[in-house]
Amino acid sequence: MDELPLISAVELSRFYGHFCAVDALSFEVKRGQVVGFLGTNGAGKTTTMQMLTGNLAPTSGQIRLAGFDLLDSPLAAKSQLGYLPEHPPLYPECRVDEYLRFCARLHGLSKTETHQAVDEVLNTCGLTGVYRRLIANLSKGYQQRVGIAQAIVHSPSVVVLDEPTVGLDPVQSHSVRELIQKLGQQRAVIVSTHLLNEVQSICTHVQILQAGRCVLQGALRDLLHQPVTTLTLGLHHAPSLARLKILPNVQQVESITPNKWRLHCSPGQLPTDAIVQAAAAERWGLFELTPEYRTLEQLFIELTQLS
Ligand SMILES: Nc1ncnc2c1ncn2[C@@H]1O[C@H](COP(=O)(O)OP(=O)(O)OP(=O)(O)O)[C@@H](O)[C@H]1O
Repeated sequence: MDELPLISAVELSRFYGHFCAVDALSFEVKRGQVVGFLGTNGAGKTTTMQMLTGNLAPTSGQIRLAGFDLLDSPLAAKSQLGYLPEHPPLYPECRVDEYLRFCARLHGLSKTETHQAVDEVLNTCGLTGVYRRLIANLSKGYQQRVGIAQAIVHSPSVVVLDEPTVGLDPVQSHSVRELIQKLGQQRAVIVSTHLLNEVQSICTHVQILQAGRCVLQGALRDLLHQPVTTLTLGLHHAPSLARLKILPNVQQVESITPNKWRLHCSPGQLPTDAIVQAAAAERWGLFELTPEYRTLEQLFIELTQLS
């Protein structure tokens, strides 16, 4: 049976005065999905995340977290929510375990539950080696892990992370991304970021906002693996351009380097067999024949420049 969404936003809008920052946005996130929130500056990502986390009232629309309406049942809805703001609310003078115990108690966990929850979260977030350190003395990467740990110490089913890898070095970013992927296995996760490669490496789904509206949403797998119409061809002993142009279903030939071409083909009819046969028969020295999938960057630029 199809599981109910853990995050559901219906016709969500937010006006600042007469200016519409978020315009009738609807989407759902299910358990096991990590959704990358993308958009150019001012697209409405922060406004949407603030509404989802109960920090900003929508002008209209409905938000449900794990089935609880955020407006009608705010306590029940928020008990299901973990939030890492762009600037994590850390107390630098606290030790890691003290701070996490404090956060767990704020979420209403009993002393016994707190003890177990902190142990678990230290383990999940790779903090067992630093649990007695002062937060102020941790590296930025470890501080970010503590920020994620405070967001999940009460075992929420929904996690919202605002630019979680900003300011981290590549090694720290990598380990925080691995952690987010792990979180996504059991929860519904939304990650806002400007890093498209980050979305490609950790997200299952993407949502692109432009001027407050959603211009694209869906599973990354489906969006990036649509029927391919372009082939990259590498030949050591290339024939004439005219010969390449008369390959079946080839509409246009573009030169990339002296030995490489991009063949634009009719949709759904890639002439790979014909190329391999011709290359063998006419000794073209074929060294590359690759279908070109669209990258998220191409898709993002197409969509955000169109609107
Ligand atoms: N408090 C406010 N008062 C008036 N306008 C606002 C307010 N907050 C945001 N805006 C406007 O709403 C629009 C959306 O802003 P928002 O911060 O949600 O975008 P964003 O996608 O998060 O951008 P960025 O990537 O730059 O953080 C912008 O045009 C912004 O100037």
